[in-house]
Amino acid sequence: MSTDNTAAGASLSRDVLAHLGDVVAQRRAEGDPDKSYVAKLFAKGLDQILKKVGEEATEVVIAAKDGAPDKLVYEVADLWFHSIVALAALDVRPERVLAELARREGLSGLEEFASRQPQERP
Ligand SMILES: N=c1c2ncn([C@@H]3O[C@H](COP(=O)(O)OP(=O)(O)OP(=O)(O)O)[C@@H](O)[C@H]3O)c2ncn1[C@@H]1O[C@H](COP(=O)(O)O)[C@@H](O)[C@H]1O
Repeated sequence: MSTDNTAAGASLSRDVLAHLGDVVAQRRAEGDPDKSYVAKLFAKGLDQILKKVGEEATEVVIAAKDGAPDKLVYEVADLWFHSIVALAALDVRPERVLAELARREGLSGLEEFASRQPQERP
């Protein structure tokens, strides 16, 4: 991919995420649970939102184990979407996750793990 395409892709990702973040925040603030899936999820509460995140994560695993790329993309989209709803429940914008990934760019996961204090390691 050229530098231009990479930049355009990054900008598209930011736009899509930011727009979805706006829509989810709007539904949380004033959505009608009878007309909006997101408002309905918020009306059910945090435990139900987190249950959906867990279910979608399981579906991602199943799609990958089945070797089904199209299904995997679909399920990852469901997981990302429900994760964005979980972030919103704690007043966190999805752009913060992008910023965290950007911060990690070029930082080897192995080096980062080695630099953590033992008590910070999972
Ligand atoms: N990206 C999504 C999105 N991805 C998945 N889903 C919904 O998430 C649900 C996935 O749950 P399941 O597959 O488990 O289906 P289900 O059995 O109906 O769900 P449950 O009854 O078990 O909760 C489905 O109802 C999907 O339609 C989404 N719903 C909404 N969005 C975005 O959120 C925006 C606002 O949506 P509304 O609040 O519905 O207007 C939309 O414009 C989209 O941009």
